[in-house]
Amino acid sequence: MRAFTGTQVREAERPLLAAGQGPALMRRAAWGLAEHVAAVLRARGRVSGATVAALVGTGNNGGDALWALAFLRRRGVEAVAVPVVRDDDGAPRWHAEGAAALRAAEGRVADAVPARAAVVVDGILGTGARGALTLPAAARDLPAGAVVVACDVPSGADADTGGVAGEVLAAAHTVTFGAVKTGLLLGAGAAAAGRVHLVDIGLGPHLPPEPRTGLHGVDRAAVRRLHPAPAPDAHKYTRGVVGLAAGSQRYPGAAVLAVGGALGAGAGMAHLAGPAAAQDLVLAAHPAALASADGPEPDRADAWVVGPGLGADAEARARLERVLDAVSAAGREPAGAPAVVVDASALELVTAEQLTALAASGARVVLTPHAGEWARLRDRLPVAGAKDADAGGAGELERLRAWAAAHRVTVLLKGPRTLVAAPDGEAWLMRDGGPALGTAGTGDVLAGVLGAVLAADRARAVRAGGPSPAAGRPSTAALAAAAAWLHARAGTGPAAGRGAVADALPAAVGTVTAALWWEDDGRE
Ligand SMILES: NC(=O)C1=CN([C@@H]2O[C@H](COP(=O)(O)OP(=O)(O)OC[C@H]3O[C@@H](n4cnc5c(N)ncnc54)[C@H](OP(=O)(O)O)[C@@H]3O)[C@@H](O)[C@H]2O)[C@@H](O)CC1
Ligand SMILES: Nc1ncnc2c1ncn2[C@@H]1O[C@H](COP(=O)(O)OP(=O)(O)O)[C@@H](O)[C@H]1O
Repeated sequence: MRAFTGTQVREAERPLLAAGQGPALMRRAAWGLAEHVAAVLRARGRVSGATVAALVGTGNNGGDALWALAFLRRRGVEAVAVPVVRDDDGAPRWHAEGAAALRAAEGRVADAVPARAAVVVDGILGTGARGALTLPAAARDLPAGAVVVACDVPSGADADTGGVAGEVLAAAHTVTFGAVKTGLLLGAGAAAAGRVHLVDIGLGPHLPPEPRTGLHGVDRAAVRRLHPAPAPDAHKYTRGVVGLAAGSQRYPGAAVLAVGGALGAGAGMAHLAGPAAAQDLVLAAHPAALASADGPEPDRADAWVVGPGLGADAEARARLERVLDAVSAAGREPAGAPAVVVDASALELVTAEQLTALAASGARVVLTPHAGEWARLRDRLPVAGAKDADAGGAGELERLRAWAAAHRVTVLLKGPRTLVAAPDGEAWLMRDGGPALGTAGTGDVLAGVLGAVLAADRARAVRAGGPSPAAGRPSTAALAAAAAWLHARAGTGPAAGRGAVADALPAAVGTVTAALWWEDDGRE
């Protein structure tokens, strides 16, 4: 799944409108909307005989709603159109053909939504909205039991950014046309949209193809491609070796969680580089792991994870430097640089110069901040254009893109939903998971999972003859999104029932990974 801004969808529509296909597009959209409304009615007991009201604005969004009412009328629904703008003479200001279709189908016009309405269609504003909306009176007093179904976009939400400048009409469902709009997935727009349903109106060939546009969604089928089962003749080195500079005398547990995440996601080998206390704990929890002061030999690591539980002292800084030096040095070898995950403490320590050196080494680099770490990163390593966007919407996505581009690294922003942005603008949204993951230590597991996914990719590439990010290799952002999905799925399974979710998470990651790899259950 890819989402596009409302602006991109309008661009895609342009040639079709110029070719006179506007009315056909509108009827396709309205048919899809009517189908979804009928499904809601059916779930509530009856279609024929039920009442559906639509709040109808002045533009094409209102036109869609009027046509949908006309289609529903033919299925025995009582269809009531409520114009939200009237001219001075009292005539509704709305889409003329849509209104004619409603009249022909014997729909009614009223000034308010009847109390018996089972569904209210929001056709006030769609992608043509400009600036703040003040909700019309008829939208304020809706019957308590009525289900609100938004036409294309919830009125008041920006289809590009998900921002809400004024008021918004919250919906239980949004039926959107041509492509999922980014504003339905981000920020306040996502909250107002409810469940999003896409109606294909034939825009596909006209939507922009480049990865830098739009927002990719990650699902099981994508993760299967991005993190495939090991080949039948795989061995520990061809499955990928993960080095982890994690844990400290003070925070040894983070090393256990990160190593567990790497093993759970199927690393051929996970090798801790850490102090004695962390080594002991890691080996006690994961006998399959390796643990030493320095971690894997420099030419052995396919990916490094640096940061979980590292702390903020001089020793932490030195450990970060050692990893980054090893990565940069490996970048000069034929096998190329291992990937690096910069997480937790390392996000507070890493410098702009170090990021530049990493980018120059050709390594895949992923930074994994949560919201607080992200705010501090932006303050510490500021970037023009990445500062003043509104948080929580696509503004946040643009800010992430600008920062990733300036520092030439991929950034995975953790939270209730995970956003990934690459330097070339490619972006992914991962919406699985839930609040069960919101306890200490789950991020450490994610860092390990990410290390394993990146290591497996590099090991496959080395085996195939060269690690350079050649054509055919997945993008770093896609791999990061795949890791976030594995982690989120693990956190919504039985592990979510545990109080200490992070402790149970590595094994749950293992279960999800095994199901992905070895169970051909047709759940594509
Ligand atoms: N193009 C196509 O063929 C297809 C389009 N499709 C559908 O069309 C929708 C886009 O339609 P659209 O471009 O007519 O804009 P739309 O969202 O109805 O609103 C514009 C009107 O609202 C008003 N208005 C604006 N801001 C406002 C505010 N803050 N507060 C109050 N009023 C405000 C503004 O009125 P004005 O102020 O200019 O008089 C303007 O007239 C799209 O979402 C999809 O549903 C589908 O059928 C597929 C085919
Ligand atoms: N409400 C939520 N819904 C979905 N995922 C969540 C939620 N809260 C936290 N997460 C996920 O849990 C992880 C928490 O990571 P982080 O904040 O780094 O924790 P820690 O540093 O304690 O390990 C992230 O992957 C984040 O996306």
